[in-house]
Amino acid sequence: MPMIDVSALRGGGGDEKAACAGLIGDACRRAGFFQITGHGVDQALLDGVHDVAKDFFALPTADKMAVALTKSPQYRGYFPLKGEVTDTAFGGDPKEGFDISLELPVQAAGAGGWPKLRGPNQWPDGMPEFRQRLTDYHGALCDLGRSLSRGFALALDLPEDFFLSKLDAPTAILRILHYPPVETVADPTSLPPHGCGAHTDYGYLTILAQDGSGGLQVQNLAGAWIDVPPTPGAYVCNIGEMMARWTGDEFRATSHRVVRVSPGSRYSIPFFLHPNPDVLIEPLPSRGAVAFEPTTSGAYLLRRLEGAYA
Ligand SMILES: O=C(O)CCC(=O)C(=O)O
Ligand SMILES: [Fe+2]
Repeated sequence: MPMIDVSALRGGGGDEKAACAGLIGDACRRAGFFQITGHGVDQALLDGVHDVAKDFFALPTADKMAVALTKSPQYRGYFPLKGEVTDTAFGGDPKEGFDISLELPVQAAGAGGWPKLRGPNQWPDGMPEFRQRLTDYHGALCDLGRSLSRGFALALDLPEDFFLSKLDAPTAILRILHYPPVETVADPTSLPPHGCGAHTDYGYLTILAQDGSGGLQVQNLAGAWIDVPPTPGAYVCNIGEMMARWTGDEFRATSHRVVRVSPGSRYSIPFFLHPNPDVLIEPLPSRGAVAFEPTTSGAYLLRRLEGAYA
């Protein structure tokens, strides 16, 4: 998996940006996955999110269920062990998670208001640092997503800012995940054999921070599962289904999974970026091949979210 220094996309000259975009384009066409350094996100900010994530998942179940995702019309909050199904051949995954997104106001009610995507987050009581750190990190990752979008645009022969206007009111979901050691789970025989089942992500771009545990695997073109070893300070980036549709499958949404790792807990922090809900995912102007029925970002995402939670 290529390791790409993306600092040029955050303020480099034209040639440096073009070279970086070329590497990103190659990676998106081949593996649909790449790792990045030079991303500009402060390591202390990420470490701070890891710390409060551990605090949150250590809360009693009742406290976590007080902010259950199933109470939120916008899929925000906590989902418990086996709460999310990634591979429908199995039941829910042996992981728990917590999601936030941008707190954009629901515009005029009805069509175009996206009441199932826009609205407030849920926050656990008495954890102001948790809220602050996740919010700050979420902002930093939105910025990074916009920087990487310059690379995507250049790699697709589009104006550098092509995607930016499509990402100014995005559905930008920050998730913290905890994979507990299976030995600590009641009735481990009821669990699927993986940590996170084989799946493709729904959106445009995913930016993942994994801890040092390992376990992430990506499927190559021959069908083999390839380990993505954790690299301190680097993020794993991957293309989701919407970007694959947008590019007529030129950029690949690649299947990936997490195998169980023991002993100990595994934590990871994915950030899922989806264009503004109204943005039409149709063949890109520089490409033009009609490979998929056009759909809006919001409609596509809602269709996928509706099937995700047990
Ligand atoms: O936990 C991980 O490392 C990956 C999780 C993942 O692929 C996802 O949540 O979409
Ligand atoms: Fe994923």
